[in-house]
Amino acid sequence: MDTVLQVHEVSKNYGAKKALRGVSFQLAAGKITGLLGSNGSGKSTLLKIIAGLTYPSSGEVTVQGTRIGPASKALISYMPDRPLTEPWMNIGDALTYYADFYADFDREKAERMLDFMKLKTKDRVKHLSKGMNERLQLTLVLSRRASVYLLDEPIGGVDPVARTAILNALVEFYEEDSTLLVSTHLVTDIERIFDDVMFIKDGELIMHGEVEEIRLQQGKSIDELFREVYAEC
Ligand SMILES: Nc1ncnc2c1ncn2[C@@H]1O[C@H](COP(=O)(O)OP(=O)(O)OP(=O)(O)O)[C@@H](O)[C@H]1O
Repeated sequence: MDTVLQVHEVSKNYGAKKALRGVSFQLAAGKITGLLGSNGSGKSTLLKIIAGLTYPSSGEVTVQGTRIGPASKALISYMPDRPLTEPWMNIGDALTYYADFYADFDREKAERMLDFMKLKTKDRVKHLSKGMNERLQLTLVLSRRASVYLLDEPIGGVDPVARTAILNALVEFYEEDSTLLVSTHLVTDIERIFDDVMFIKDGELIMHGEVEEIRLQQGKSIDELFREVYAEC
């Protein structure tokens, strides 16, 4: 397995709060991995550390052997749980803004994605529904040529129809030679797109494996397992 992303003994404290405790894992190219956990389990903190937006209190993260820092920014495309766009923009402006910011932005791919998701460049960002807005954010993030894509709750707060559209787009436009890490606590609909899953609970990684293997070993779906593990959360 050629490791693309390596997270080694990463901990993060916010004052007395231990948001992450000694998290270690490796991800290879060609897989979609689900980072699953209930609210407050540490998912966003972990993604922010990998994206270089916050420092770990201890431990180390590397992407293709490069430590997280200015040089790793070109290797990682990150979709935060808040929009990357401004309300005054139309979708065309959002694409231009992103293309100006990132030299690796593939406008042609972005336009194909917009088409697939029935978005028009003239549509105004402030008039988009939550589901449409998530589709736009996904378009921006997946249209960069990166090694690692990090998506923080890409289907948070959207209805089931929009969820399906977003997940279909993810599967359709995911580049096979990259690594995709998707955080969520909404396991029901999204389980089908994952090759691997990680369970994070109270800042600790408590399980990491192939979906098929976990299903066989545990004799239940990832969704059922998730409900069991987080029952008391
Ligand atoms: N900037 C911060 N200052 C203090 N505490 C924080 C900060 N960011 C996160 N935390 C705390 O760290 C813990 C992990 O938060 P995090 O946002 O990483 O969890 P999460 O799994 O992404 O949750 P959610 O699904 O609700 O977004 C929580 O207890 C949260 O309150």
